Amino acid sequence: MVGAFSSYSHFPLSSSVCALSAPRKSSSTFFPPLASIPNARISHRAAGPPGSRKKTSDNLIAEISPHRAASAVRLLRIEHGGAFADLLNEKGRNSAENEMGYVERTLGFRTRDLDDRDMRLVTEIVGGTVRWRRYLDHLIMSLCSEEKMFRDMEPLLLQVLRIGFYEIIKLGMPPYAVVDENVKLAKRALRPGAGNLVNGILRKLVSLKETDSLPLPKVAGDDRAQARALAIIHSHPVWMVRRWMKFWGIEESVRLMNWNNSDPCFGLRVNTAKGYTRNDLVNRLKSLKVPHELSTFLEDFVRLQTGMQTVIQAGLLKEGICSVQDESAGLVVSVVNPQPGDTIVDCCAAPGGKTLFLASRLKSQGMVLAIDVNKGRLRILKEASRSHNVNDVVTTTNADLRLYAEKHNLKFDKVLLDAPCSGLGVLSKRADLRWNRRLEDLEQLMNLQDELFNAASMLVKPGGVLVYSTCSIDPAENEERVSAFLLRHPEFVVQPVHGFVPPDCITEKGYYFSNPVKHHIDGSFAARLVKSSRSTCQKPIP
Ligand SMILES: C[S@@+](CC[C@H](N)C(=O)[O-])C[C@H]1O[C@@H](n2cnc3c(N)ncnc32)[C@H](O)[C@@H]1O
Repeated sequence: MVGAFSSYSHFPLSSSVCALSAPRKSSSTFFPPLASIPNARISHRAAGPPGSRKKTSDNLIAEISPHRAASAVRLLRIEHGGAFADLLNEKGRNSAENEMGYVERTLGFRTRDLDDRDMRLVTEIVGGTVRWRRYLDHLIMSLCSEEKMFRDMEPLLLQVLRIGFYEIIKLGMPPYAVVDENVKLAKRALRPGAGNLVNGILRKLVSLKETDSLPLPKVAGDDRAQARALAIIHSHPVWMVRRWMKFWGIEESVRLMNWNNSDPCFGLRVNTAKGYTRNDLVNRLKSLKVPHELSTFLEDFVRLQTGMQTVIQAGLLKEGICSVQDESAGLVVSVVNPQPGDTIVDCCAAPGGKTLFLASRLKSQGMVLAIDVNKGRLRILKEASRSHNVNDVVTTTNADLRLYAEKHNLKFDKVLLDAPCSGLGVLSKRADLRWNRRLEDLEQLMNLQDELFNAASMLVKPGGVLVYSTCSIDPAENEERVSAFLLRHPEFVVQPVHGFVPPDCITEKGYYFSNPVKHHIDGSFAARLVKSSRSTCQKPIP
């Protein structure tokens, strides 16, 4: 079945996407230089930005399946250009033309135009192939005559094989049609010999699948060997699997990986600041025949398993009726518990999912200062606060929080630090993220989190509240950061979050934690700390 693969990043103002470094350029404006793709063996004939060339019949190859050509090109862009896996629909009605522009520019020919079904297939195949990359590559490598052949494979050829493997194994498409179509693509986009190779390897795969004898590793041996096998079977980096096995054991880790590999659920938050109610949203969803459930955690939210594209195409986001926001992010706002009249600073605010929700709760009384170091993302936040009718209470400041807190002697009732993090709680929505994170990143992030935590604490008034949150499930970014902070800042104590979030999401230490496996929402964490009312301490104890 064609599922709803996507990720946060293509929906406006979705909940936290955590960034370690500067955000990557969007693929609408960015294409990796062809020369930067090693041995890509792709044509340089069709230069110019996508869509800039006129359609011509002389470069139209109608017999190549358009969704496979578009998927192969997009996969190349993701792997070699860092483009997100999910930008297909960002240009709305023009996106099919946009995709074909990339195909033409990369492969030197067009195929017939992509229709809606093709576009859904591209989304499914690209998302699935990225997610299952490690598993697919293991199978492809096992079916190559030698490992070197796999290691030296041209990037485009590898993508064509991955697509074929994914279609046969995970989508259960008719195998011989898949073989024929991918052979045609490899022949035309590369050369006849590449088509023969695709033919040979895919046919081997089909016969192994038919006899139920895919060459997959057994989960056996010591922890390291078991982690390696699980990492292939469930397609995750080994370091993540080892870490999760250490924290939660094998069974829970497997459940988590299954969640990460499943089609993501999406949350929609109704925009009460524009006067809409959840009933209004539900009625619109009913009229669009989009299946939905009411959130059991938050009264402004509904949950969708499918139908997100329909919601976008019907203009519900553009009209400002609702925003895409996961309930896990909404629950962080519940931990802050904004009240009319509060002064709040949202320290790492962009693109603003939480700022907007915080602001809507103020009911035009009080203020939210939204700080972020990223100017572009902050601009999005500013525009959204206007379109969401909360600009009367939202002010934005482009600054590094650490410098801002040193320089300004401002104090707020409530301070939210939604810290940059690994994003390990949102892997079901961000298919590519697992491959972009390294264990070393955690170390770097932890240092940044500590520095930002210190800075945020300086903005809390005596007796005020500091909420530290992440969209990570890793204890090193969550509980451990809070414990380290409390050692440096004895003027803060933990206020358990009872009464702010459902009891089911409260840890023994009184923190909020959503577990994707248990709560079926993204993983996230928040600690609510209160500053002593007699506190004058500004600087952390070294
Ligand atoms: C997890 S995201 C925030 C998501 C946001 N709270 C939301 O709900 O949409 C982390 C943000 O921290 C920002 N950031 C990273 N380092 C920063 C710094 N030193 N000062 C201020 N913001 C920073 C990043 O630009 C990024 O937008």
